[in-house]
Amino acid sequence: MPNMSLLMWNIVADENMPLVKELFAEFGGEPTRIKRLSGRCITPKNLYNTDILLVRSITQVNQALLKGSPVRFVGTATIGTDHIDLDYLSQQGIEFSSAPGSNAQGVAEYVLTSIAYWAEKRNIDLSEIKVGIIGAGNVGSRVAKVLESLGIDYLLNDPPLEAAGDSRSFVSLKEINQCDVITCHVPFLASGQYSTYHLIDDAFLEDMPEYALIINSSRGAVLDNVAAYEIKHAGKKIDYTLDVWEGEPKVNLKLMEQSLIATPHIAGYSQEGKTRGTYQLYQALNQWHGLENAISLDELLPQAPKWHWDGNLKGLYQSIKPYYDIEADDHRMRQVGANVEQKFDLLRKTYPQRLEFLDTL
Ligand SMILES: NC(=O)C1=CN([C@@H]2O[C@H](COP(=O)(O)OP(=O)(O)OC[C@H]3O[C@@H](n4cnc5c(N)ncnc54)[C@H](O)[C@@H]3O)[C@@H](O)[C@H]2O)C=CC1
Ligand SMILES: O=C(O)C(=O)[C@H](O)COP(=O)(O)O
Repeated sequence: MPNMSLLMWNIVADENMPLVKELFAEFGGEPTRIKRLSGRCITPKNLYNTDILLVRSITQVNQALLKGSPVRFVGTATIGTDHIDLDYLSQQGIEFSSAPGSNAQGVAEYVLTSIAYWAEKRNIDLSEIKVGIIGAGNVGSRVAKVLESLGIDYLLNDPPLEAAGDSRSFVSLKEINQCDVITCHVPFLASGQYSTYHLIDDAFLEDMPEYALIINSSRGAVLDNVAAYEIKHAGKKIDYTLDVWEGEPKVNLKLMEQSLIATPHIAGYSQEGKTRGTYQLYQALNQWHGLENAISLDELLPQAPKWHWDGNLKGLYQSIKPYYDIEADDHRMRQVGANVEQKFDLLRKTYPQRLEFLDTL
C-alpha cells in the first residue's frame, strides 16, 4: 500500500510516452512533479527522489538503475517486459505494471499489410497460402482473427498455452516450419523450457520451403540475424519482413538490405496503441492508490476512418495502402542507410501518425 501521507508525487517518464501530462499532472487531487527524460539516458542520479518511474522498451530497469532510489512504482507502456528485472522489483516490493495487449492491433495490422505486400510483389494467391503463427497470446490471436476474417488459412504454435490446456488447436514448430508465411509473436525468453532465443535458427531456416516469408515483429533475438543473412546470401529464396533487430539500436545492415520490408521497431506504433499503453499505466497507478479513473480512455482515443474490404484478396495490398503505407515506413529506415544505428531512436521518435484501420477489436 502506498504512503497516503505523501503530498506530491515525483514522476520520471520517458520523453516519448504520449499523454503523460494529461494523465499524470495531478494525482489524487494533488499536483505531481513530472520529469521527462530520454529512455536510454535514465540513470540512478535521475531517480534520487523519484516515486514513480514510467518507461518504454529501451530502458533497462534493474538493480543497477533502482538501487538506493525511493521508486515504489514502475510502469512500462509496452507489452514486452524483457527490459525489466521483474524478480528484483518483486524482491524490493516495488509495484509493477505493463500494458498487455495495448498495441496488439497495431502489430496485427503491420503483419497483415506485410503479407499483402509480399503477395503482391511475389504474385502469390493469398487464398492458397498457410500462415504459421508462433505465439498465440494477445498479438498472435489478433493476427489469427484478422486472417480468419479475410479467409486466409493459418496454424497456431504455442507450447506453453497448449500445456496449460488452451482449447484451440495447436501444431508443432516442425509443422509451422512448412508454412508459406511464418510470423513470430513470442516474448523474448533468454532461457528455460520455452526459451525463444534464436527460436528461428539456421536449422529452421534450412528446412523452410523456398519462397516463404518470415515476419519478425516480436524481439530481435528470436530470429538468428546472422543465420538469416547467411542463408539468403547463400542463395535460398526467402523473404523477410523485419521490425525488430538483434542488438537494437544496432541493425545488421546486410540483413536490412536483403529484407523485403525493414522497419525500426514500430509495428505496434499506432496512435491508439500508444494511447492505450499510457492509459493502462494510469489505470494501474489509480488502482494501486485506490483511486477511480477520472479520465476515460474514450476521451483520448482518436476517431479513425475504417477500411472497407471488397472481398477481393487479389487487390488486398492496394486497398490497404491508403490506410497504412508500409512502404513509406520501410523507405524511412532504408534512407538513413549506414547511419541506422545512430538514427534508430530518432526514426522512432519522429514516427508519423498512424491510425488503426481494421474494425476487429
Ligand atoms: N514490434 C513491436 O512493436 C511490438 C512487439 N511486441 C512483442 O511481441 C511479443 C508478444 O506479444 P503478446 O502477444 O502481446 O504477448 P502475450 O504474452 O500475450 O503472448 C505471447 C505468447 O507467446 C507464447 N510463447 C512463449 N514462449 C513460446 C515459445 N517458445 N514458443 C511458442 N510460443 C511461446 C506464450 O505462451 C504466449 O501465449 C511481446 O512480448 C513483445 O516482445 C509486442 C508489441 C509491439
Ligand atoms: O509493446 C512492446 O512490447 C513494444 O515492443 C513496443 O511497442 C515498443 O515501443 P517502445 O516502448 O520502444 O516505444
